[in-house]
Amino acid sequence: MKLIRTEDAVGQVLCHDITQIIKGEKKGPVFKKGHIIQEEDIPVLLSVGKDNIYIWEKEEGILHENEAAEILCKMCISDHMTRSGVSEGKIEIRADCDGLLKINRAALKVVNGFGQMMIATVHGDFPVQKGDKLAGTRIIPLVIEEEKMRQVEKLIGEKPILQLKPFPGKKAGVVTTGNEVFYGRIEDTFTPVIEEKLKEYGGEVCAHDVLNDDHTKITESILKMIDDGADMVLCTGGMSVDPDDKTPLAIKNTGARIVSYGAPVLPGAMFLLAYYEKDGRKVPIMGLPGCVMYSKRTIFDLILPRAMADDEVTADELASLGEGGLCLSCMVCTFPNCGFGKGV
Ligand SMILES: Nc1nc2c(c(=O)[nH]1)N[C@H]1C(S)=C(S)[C@@H](COP(=O)(O)OP(=O)(O)OC[C@H]3O[C@@H](n4cnc5c(N)ncnc54)[C@H](O)[C@@H]3O)O[C@H]1N2
Ligand code: MOO
Repeated sequence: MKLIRTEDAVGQVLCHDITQIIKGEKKGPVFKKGHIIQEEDIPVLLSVGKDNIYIWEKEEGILHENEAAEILCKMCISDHMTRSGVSEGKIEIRADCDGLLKINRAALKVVNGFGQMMIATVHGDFPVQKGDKLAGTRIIPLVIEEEKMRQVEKLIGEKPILQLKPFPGKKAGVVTTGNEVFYGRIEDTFTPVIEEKLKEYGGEVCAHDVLNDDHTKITESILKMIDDGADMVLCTGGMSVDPDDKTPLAIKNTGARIVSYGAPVLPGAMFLLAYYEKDGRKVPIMGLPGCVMYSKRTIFDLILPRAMADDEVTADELASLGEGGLCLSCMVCTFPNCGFGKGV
């Protein structure tokens, strides 16, 4: 790469895109990398403020920003994703299908902490839709030593920074508890909410029991649904502190491993997550507090997409939800494009 006066540049090869911004009209490359500069280009280049210009001189061991962007893109991309072409040293990656986005956060931090290069992504552990933008990547200087890129590649290892887990269409058993529903004193308005939320991720209800506050029956019902092939079991009612609230006990008595009863999320404090493990299956069982029926977005909206993509949730991850765990109940809900559930 060599710096020369623009007026002397006719016949030379541009080594990067030249961006033109005209307020309210356009922003984009007026000349592309690799363009051979013509006589008539000179006034245009001067009009975008380029009195001097870099022209391309390939040097051994030095990568142009476009070549370095290719390496960064390769570190990120995996199945079910499409990349853009490289423009002004940047490559964007989009989702090819609906799914749960996972981010290899340690690797992402290594790249971004290395210096002279960057990868920005949307938030991991959230659902994305086909066509959504997932990440953008570029180096900061115009050229970089190839050795640096290889060093970073080595540091992060083989696992790609982005992973998209498609939603295979799970079947959920629903156990509705509470004497008021069982004896027909009130209509069950909780199950339709669950059905709607499952549909967001291609899932459906495969079994539904309505039971009174008898914990042994609740335990039996959960176990039968799992035996019959439910991919997860969702229990409602009886999740808090009343004497008739037996659902946490009933879930515990299935023998499932309780990840947590309680979550640092509002709405959703009384949430319970457990995994029933048998014959190589790991079936999530959730106790959903009343707020899931009432509030637009709750802990359930943070955990359900993960269960729908077979992505196990740990106690540590639940405990980390506190920062960002407070839903502000905005007049116009923009979830997931807000701070709710973005704890780290
Ligand atoms: N003293 C305290 N009270 C409450 C606490 C607490 O910590 N201390 N926690 C509150 C929070 S947070 C929530 S959330 C709710 C949790 O309630 P539950 O999940 O135990 O729900 P229930 O008590 O069984 O019912 C609450 C409410 O919802 C109606 N309900 C329940 N299921 C259905 C259904 N399938 N269809 C229609 N309506 C349903 C039920 O009739 C009650 O009105 O507890 C707070 N209280
Ligand atoms: O568990 Mo309540 O779930 O916070 O509204």
